[in-house]
Amino acid sequence: MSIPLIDLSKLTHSSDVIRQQEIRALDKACREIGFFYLTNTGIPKELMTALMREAKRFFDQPQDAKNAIDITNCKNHRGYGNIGEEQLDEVGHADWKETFDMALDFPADHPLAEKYPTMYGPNQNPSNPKTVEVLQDYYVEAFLVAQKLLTAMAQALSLDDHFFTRCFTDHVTVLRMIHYPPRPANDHDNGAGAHTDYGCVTLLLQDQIGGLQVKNRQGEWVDATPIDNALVVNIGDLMQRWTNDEYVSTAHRVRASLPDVHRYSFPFFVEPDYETNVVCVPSCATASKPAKYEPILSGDWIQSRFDATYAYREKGE
Ligand SMILES: O=C(O)CCC(=O)C(=O)O
Ligand SMILES: [Fe+2]
Repeated sequence: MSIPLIDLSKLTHSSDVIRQQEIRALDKACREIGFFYLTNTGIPKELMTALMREAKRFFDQPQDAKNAIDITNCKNHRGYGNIGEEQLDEVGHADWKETFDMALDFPADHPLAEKYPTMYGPNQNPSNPKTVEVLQDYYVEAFLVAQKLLTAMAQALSLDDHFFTRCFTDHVTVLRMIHYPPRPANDHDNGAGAHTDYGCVTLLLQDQIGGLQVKNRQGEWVDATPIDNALVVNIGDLMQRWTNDEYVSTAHRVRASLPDVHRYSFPFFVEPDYETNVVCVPSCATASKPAKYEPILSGDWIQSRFDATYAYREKGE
């Protein structure tokens, strides 16, 4: 298996021939692999560089400064996650990584925050205003990419253009910064344990270190080698369910960094409004392959997956 390249500028091209051809390539990648590189995203290079710089600055702070916005301080899963707080691999070890999560900011007394306090609410921001500004700018740019991609996926699935994007009014899309520190010698090398992502699609910006691996159909781990300026995109479980398993959510993992090597990556987890009713998309059910899954609210699905991953939530804190 090799991970294909999809060109976002072609997915939105004014020439029907070029656009249709790229949409077919996208469709094939989503059905057969669930992973692809996305090139020509339109995200300014300087913004990617700035995000890398701010991530280093954030994670380099003293532990106390990071703990001040610890993810366990709030119900809605925002802020800093220390090493050991997340275990993606359900049978292995906790991940060697520290994280920071942000999403759309809703005041605590917003009706959605009151109804779904584990999903909506305020962010816990880093203290440096420049870091916050860069995170917000990147969030806006990455969301534009997500909207174009979801439109192309709707076209690939013979749906109306807005089929997916209309579900993103009060969406719970998360921008995460991850720092994989060098792992201790003689310890396990789970940077991020094997897992599938929960949501619709994930757009990943990674530095040049490498370590991300994707499981192919033969069960072998294939390196998703970094490509400069390209994002790595993968289908999540919600999109697999929505498409009646036509689009596949593929397992992946990150090998922990070697001594002295720090890796930084930035997944953007594209997740619709909590109350999106996820019902099999019409073009994915046929007489011989009827809808396999019951309708479910997007937020209920994502919540159930979170609960399995974060120990502190299972304890009901
Ligand atoms: O850091 C990476 O390259 C991937 C991280 C990942 O798969 C995740 O956070 O879901
Ligand atoms: Fe992932």
